[in-house]
Amino acid sequence: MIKVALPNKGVLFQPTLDLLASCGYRVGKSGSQLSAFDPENDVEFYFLRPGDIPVYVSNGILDAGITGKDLAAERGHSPELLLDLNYGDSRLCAAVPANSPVRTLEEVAGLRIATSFPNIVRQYFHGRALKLIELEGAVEISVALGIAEAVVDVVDTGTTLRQAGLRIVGEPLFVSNAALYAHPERADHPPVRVLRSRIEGRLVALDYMMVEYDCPGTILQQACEITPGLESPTITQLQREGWYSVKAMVRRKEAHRIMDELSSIGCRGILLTNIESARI
Ligand SMILES: Nc1ncnc2c1ncn2[C@@H]1O[C@H](COP(=O)(O)OP(=O)(O)OP(=O)(O)O)[C@@H](O)[C@H]1O
Ligand SMILES: O=P(O)(O)OC[C@H]1O[C@H](OP(=O)(O)OP(=O)(O)O)[C@H](O)[C@@H]1O
Ligand SMILES: [Mg+2]
Repeated sequence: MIKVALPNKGVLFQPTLDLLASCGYRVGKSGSQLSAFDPENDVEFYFLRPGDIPVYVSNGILDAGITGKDLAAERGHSPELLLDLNYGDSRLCAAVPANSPVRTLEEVAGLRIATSFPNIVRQYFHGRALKLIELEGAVEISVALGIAEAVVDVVDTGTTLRQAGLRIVGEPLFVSNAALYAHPERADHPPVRVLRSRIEGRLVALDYMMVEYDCPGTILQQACEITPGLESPTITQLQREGWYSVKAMVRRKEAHRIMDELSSIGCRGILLTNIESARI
């Protein structure tokens, strides 16, 4: 059995449950439930604060976990990063009042800065002497309340900062996304490898689609150059003399252009389907 930590709430909670369910894990959380056992996969899931997950995994209390990369960096615990996930994207940015004359991060470093990520801020400014006000959350209101002159906070759409009358200054101090982590000594443990490959298979599947179509032998070579697949397209002979059926994986973002091209050269019955998971 392996023990896996999952975010117990917030923006990472539901996408993480959805991802695991799409990988065949049976995991759900009701109320203040702190753990759930998946007998079919022999995994015990623990629902923890996103910021605490790196602590449990890097200490080996839990074998693996999913949380934000900024939270792992902030806590200074370095569990092994196994996989970047396709959600939880955010940037840790500095911001000042919209009417402030401050235009650079160098200038921000001289201000009183409110943040929930003091370690990342200190690392970014290479240990320079800073006036940091460490807050748990709702950091954006700290300037209006007068405890700080600038903030460094998580930005997704930028709505919170704008609503607080703040303007981003300079480049992000950290760029984050959700990630799968494991204790270094457990990363190659078979059930952890299965967890990683199932998630990887799902992420690959989301990047690709399956295209199937019929075409006459006279344009088969031309059509297969449009849909070369990963290894090679699957070609089967149709009952109709001189016609073939072709099946190949195509990148999701190129799928509709490929369909247009196949149609324009004379292919017929062109079908596009999603892929649940893939091992390539
Ligand atoms: N719009 C967003 N708001 C908050 N966090 C986000 C957002 N988008 C992505 N994230 C990422 O999600 C993680 C934080 O999740 P969340 O804010 O839900 O946890 P938390 O801050 O510990 O909980 P809470 O906000 O309830 O105190 C971080 O890795 C952060 O970078
Ligand atoms: O750029 P936006 O799309 O507005 O999202 C970013 C905001 O969301 C997060 O707040 P959260 O809900 O996590 O509350 P918290 O600040 O208390 O953590 C983050 O701390 C920002 O305040
Ligand atoms: Mg938060």
